[in-house]
Amino acid sequence: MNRVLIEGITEAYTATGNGAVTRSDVMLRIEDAAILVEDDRIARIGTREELGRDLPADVARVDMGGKVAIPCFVDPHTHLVWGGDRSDEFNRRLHGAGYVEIAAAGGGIKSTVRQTRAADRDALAAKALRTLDTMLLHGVGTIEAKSGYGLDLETEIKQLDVMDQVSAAHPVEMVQTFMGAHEVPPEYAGRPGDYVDYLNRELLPIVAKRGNVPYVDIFCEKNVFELDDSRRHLEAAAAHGFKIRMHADELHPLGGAGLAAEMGAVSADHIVWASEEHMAAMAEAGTIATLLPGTSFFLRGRYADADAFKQAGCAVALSTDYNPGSSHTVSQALMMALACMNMGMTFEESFIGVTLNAAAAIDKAATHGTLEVGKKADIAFLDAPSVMYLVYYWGINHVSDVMKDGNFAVRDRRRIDGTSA
Ligand SMILES: N=CN[C@@H](CCC(=O)O)C(=O)O
Ligand SMILES: [Zn+2]
Repeated sequence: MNRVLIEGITEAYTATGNGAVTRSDVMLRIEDAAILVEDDRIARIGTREELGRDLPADVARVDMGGKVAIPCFVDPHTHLVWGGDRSDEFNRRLHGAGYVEIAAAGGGIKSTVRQTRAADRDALAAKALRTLDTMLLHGVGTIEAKSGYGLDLETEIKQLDVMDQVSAAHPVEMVQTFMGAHEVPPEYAGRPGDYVDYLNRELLPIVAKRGNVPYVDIFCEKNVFELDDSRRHLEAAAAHGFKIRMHADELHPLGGAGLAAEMGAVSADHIVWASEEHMAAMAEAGTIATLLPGTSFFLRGRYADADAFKQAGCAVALSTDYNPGSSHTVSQALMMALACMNMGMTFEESFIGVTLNAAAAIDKAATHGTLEVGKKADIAFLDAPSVMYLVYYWGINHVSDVMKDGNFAVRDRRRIDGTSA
């Protein structure tokens, strides 16, 4: 067994618990802390003095030299794999063009679909690996990643294959989602129902057979997949054993949040325009509200009403929505800052949103998202005077070291191969 005692931690800060929480009185702060790691798990956590007693003889020691320890961030909504970029389109938006207007003219998601179809597998993998490195350097240990820039059998499978490939080669842990229903492809222009038939008939059975894609997601939106088509696709997905997540009520109040509750979705995401009735239905169904403040920021749009979700009794998670068009960032610390300043969340609520509740939004709260005995040794270290600097000194990457599965994968802001403690 590999045993490492991590010392020199000015404070360890974490939520506590094994499932999504709707209140923020679950925080634990330990000053002058130490953490004993055994293989890939946290074996003990407490003050340096407490952990100094009765230590196993074979323990190695690592002195962090005065850092803050937090659980690695979990990012429960990313579009990891795509080709090209949309920096030109971004500049057009700065000159006044609208996101919906660009999409209607064949840009937006459709532009990334063209670039992803044209890209070869190795190029997509190399780009995704660079992104995973950037995520890790920003303290992210686990992500959800979606397909959805292929919209045909060949390219959707190519995206899932790339996820398999990079996941096997990189410490950031990944759960996969099939999102063939991210947009209506040009081949089915104006016929979303026919495309849903195609997905249900041809793609769902093939993706289900892969055995490592637990979720199906859909962009339930006006003029994309409206409620009836969404329900038909999600019911077919559920019949194949997939769990459900949704892009819902992002741009219009269509009622996607209500459908998410009806389907027992694990998570409904965006939900900027969700009604109070549907928030209550989500709370009743245990559907997590995954809010994406980076998308509101980048599209200069309305922010989701975090307080209303809280009043309704919904657990709230936060995510970057990393993608080339509507939120091109991997920083969960920045999502905390945006949520605190623009959505009225407290520091504690935002911290829970990017750790424990984010883990719950991908069914991993029992093992991820907190620094507690028995949980994964996924620890991010901040070179900062206190954990508050995550938001208080915003726009800065304070993460200097990252331990993933009990191995250091980042030391002094550099990626390392991960075997040394
Ligand atoms: N809303 C739909 N899908 C993405 C946007 C993807 C894109 O613009 O490429 C989202 O979650 O924001
Ligand atoms: Zn998204």
